[in-house]
Amino acid sequence: MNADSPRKTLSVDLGERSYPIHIGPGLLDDGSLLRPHLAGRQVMIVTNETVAPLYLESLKRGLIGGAESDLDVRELILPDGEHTKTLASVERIWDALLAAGFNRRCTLIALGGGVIGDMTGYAAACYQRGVAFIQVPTTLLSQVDSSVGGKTGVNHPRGKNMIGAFWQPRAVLIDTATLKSLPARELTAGLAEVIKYGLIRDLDFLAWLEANMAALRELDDALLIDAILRSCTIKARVVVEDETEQGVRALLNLGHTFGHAIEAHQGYGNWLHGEAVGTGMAMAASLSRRLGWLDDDEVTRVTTLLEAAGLPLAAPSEMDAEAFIERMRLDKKNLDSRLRLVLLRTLGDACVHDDTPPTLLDEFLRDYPRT
Ligand SMILES: NC(=O)c1ccc[n+]([C@@H]2O[C@H](COP(=O)([O-])OP(=O)(O)OC[C@H]3O[C@@H](n4cnc5c(N)ncnc54)[C@H](O)[C@@H]3O)[C@@H](O)[C@H]2O)c1
Ligand SMILES: O=C(O)C(=O)C[C@@H](O)[C@H](O)[C@H](O)COP(=O)(O)O
Ligand SMILES: [Zn+2]
Repeated sequence: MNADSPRKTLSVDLGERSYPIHIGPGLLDDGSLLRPHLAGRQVMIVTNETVAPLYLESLKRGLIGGAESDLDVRELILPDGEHTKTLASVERIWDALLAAGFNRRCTLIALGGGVIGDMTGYAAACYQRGVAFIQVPTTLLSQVDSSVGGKTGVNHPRGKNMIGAFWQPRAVLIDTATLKSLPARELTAGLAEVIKYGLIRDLDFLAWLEANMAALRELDDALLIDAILRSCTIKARVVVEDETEQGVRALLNLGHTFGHAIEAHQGYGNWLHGEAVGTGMAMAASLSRRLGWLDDDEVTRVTTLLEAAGLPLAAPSEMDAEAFIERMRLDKKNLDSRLRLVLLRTLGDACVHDDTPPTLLDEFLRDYPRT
């Protein structure tokens, strides 16, 4: 591969469990990138009813390659939507594996967005106490975030991602051409997680995003590949530092304490994950201002960039301060009765903070703008 090739590969370095992230246009039907990571001949592709008609055949063609292939490739097509990210859907994956007679050397391939990736990874983590899986993410959000790092799981009506496991994929294959069919609203949702990386760790990346947001939304190929590469590089570094979120990995949760509260409160329906995280990051910036950490200009930089990406800033009108607090009490980051929030000491430098005075938080939640 020459240096100018649009194809890039980086590695998540976890010793014996290290894996590559391949990024570039048209990778989906390049079976040579996937076949080395299969555990055996049994392969189950898990996808959904929206993605299957677009990309399933191409992935299968690449995997099977010539007529001489001895792979046993099956597929499971699930319904679409965040509300389907449940244990019942994961049971359907286990049923399909058992019905196919798949053994411990099978490989699951997640073809789709973060919902399919999180559920397939969790199914793999538990099936016969753990089998191989590969991520083939097809949304911007899943390409820059959910396919990397091994957080797998499902939602509970009371709280987001409450049931799950850390289970790393064997490889991540990011075909950037799949973004051409992604609805604009989903692209915007993915941009929230991209902006997150700039805010928590990389001020240069934040400035780059400010300069290039319009072109990214126009699907400029080279810029998108750059944004995905930079995002995956930051995420991979954080995951390598702290795979199971004992410390620094919690920073990847910027905006998520508020965001997950919004998603759970509205029943995993109207708001997309990225939209809730976008609003959650605006809320985190505003609370950081109240604590005297950010100044007004810095908060304006955050909100201007989120707006330029097309993300909502206002919290849902049906959520009052009590509703936020009640939902946030269930957040997985909390270790005792105090709420642990990811806030911004300055732009490009996030921290976990469990010392926000309850009255200040309450006032902040009452005052924060609503839709
Ligand atoms: N595991 C992690 O580290 C992690 C990180 C971030 C988010 N998540 C989870 O990821 C989920 C959100 O992921 P998402 O934003 O990808 O949502 P999603 O999986 O629901 O996909 C969004 C929509 O786009 C459709 N779609 C997917 N690819 C497409 C394509 N190429 N063309 C057209 N349509 C396409 C899907 O069918 C769906 O309707 C949430 O459940 C969130 O909690 C997990
Ligand atoms: O990989 C991580 O770590 C993240 O926190 C990434 C988040 O963008 C993602 O939404 C993740 O699923 C949140 O995890 P949770 O543990 O807060 O449920
Ligand atoms: Zn997220």
